Amino acid sequence: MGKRFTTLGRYPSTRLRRNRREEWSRRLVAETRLSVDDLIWPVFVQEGTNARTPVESMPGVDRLTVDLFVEAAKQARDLGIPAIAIFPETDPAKKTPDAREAYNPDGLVCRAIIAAKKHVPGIGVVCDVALDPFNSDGHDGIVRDGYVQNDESLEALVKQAIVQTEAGADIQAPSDMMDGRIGAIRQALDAKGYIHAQIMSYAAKYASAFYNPFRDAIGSSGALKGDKKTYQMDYANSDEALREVGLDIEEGADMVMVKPGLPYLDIVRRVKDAFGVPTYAYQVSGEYAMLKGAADRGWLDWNKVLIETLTGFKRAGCDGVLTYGAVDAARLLKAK
Ligand SMILES: NCC(=O)CCC(=O)O
Ligand SMILES: [Mg+2]
Repeated sequence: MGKRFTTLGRYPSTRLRRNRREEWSRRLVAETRLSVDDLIWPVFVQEGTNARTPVESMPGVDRLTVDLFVEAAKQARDLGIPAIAIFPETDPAKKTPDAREAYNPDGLVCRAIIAAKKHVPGIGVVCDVALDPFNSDGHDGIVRDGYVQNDESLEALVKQAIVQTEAGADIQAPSDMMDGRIGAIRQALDAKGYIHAQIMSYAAKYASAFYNPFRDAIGSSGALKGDKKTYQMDYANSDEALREVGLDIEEGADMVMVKPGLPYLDIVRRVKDAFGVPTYAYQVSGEYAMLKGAADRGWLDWNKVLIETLTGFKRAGCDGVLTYGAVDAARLLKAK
């Protein structure tokens, strides 16, 4: 961005194919490097022991009981993946309008955090802060009078961030898009002395049709009434993303995220250029499904499109990517 091309050169003295001719030369001029250090692996958890349930719309992805989640975390750590992100499937009987299961210190998420921290020290644990897995309305906030209430939702989100921090989670990642939640969570964490708790804000999260497989994975698609357009962003907007990100940084976010990923790389680039803070993108469930589903039919080469898309995120300005392909990518990068 902002580079001025004053010496473009001219054919035939200038031939851009010279630098591309040999593999060693292509390596020498490569601008972007993807590394295992750039990966965050989102993992789905479920109740029970020693069981995994395939997520039908995400071929190759399973929901795991906490004991198997610990094994997965070990595998991620051994591959050098810096962090995992936990997403729970909640028993429908525990879903209520006030989403109180979100801040149950004995709930599935807290048990997964405690187990990971005990058995897999050294891997970062990221936790979602949002009410949709726990809410009988399937919304990220509390619904009253047919509307997702902002300030009322903040109270529940703050409680959720606190119990997850107390269980040992390193990074709170609010994905709810309520106004003011980063400030409310930061204040509450500080007031309790959790000054080292990191916040990765889903700052520019768009109301997207690419989330459907995720809702199958956590079992919230049946519950969801309506859509999320009154709190998630309109995909027509880009300046608004900068306002969202700027506010979250001022309210105390340590890292910011753009979501979904591939159709929003222009937003990543603008955010990185405007703020220069640690910036992430989420290669979401629908993006995974679209690539993996095509690869499973033999229409795409999974390994190649995975590395190409992740490198594209980095080229656009990401410091890291949340991807369901993290383990595959880590293996491929290791083998290189
Ligand atoms: N709060 C986390 C998500 O909504 C994930 C979406 C996806 O992977 O589709
Ligand atoms: Mg916001």
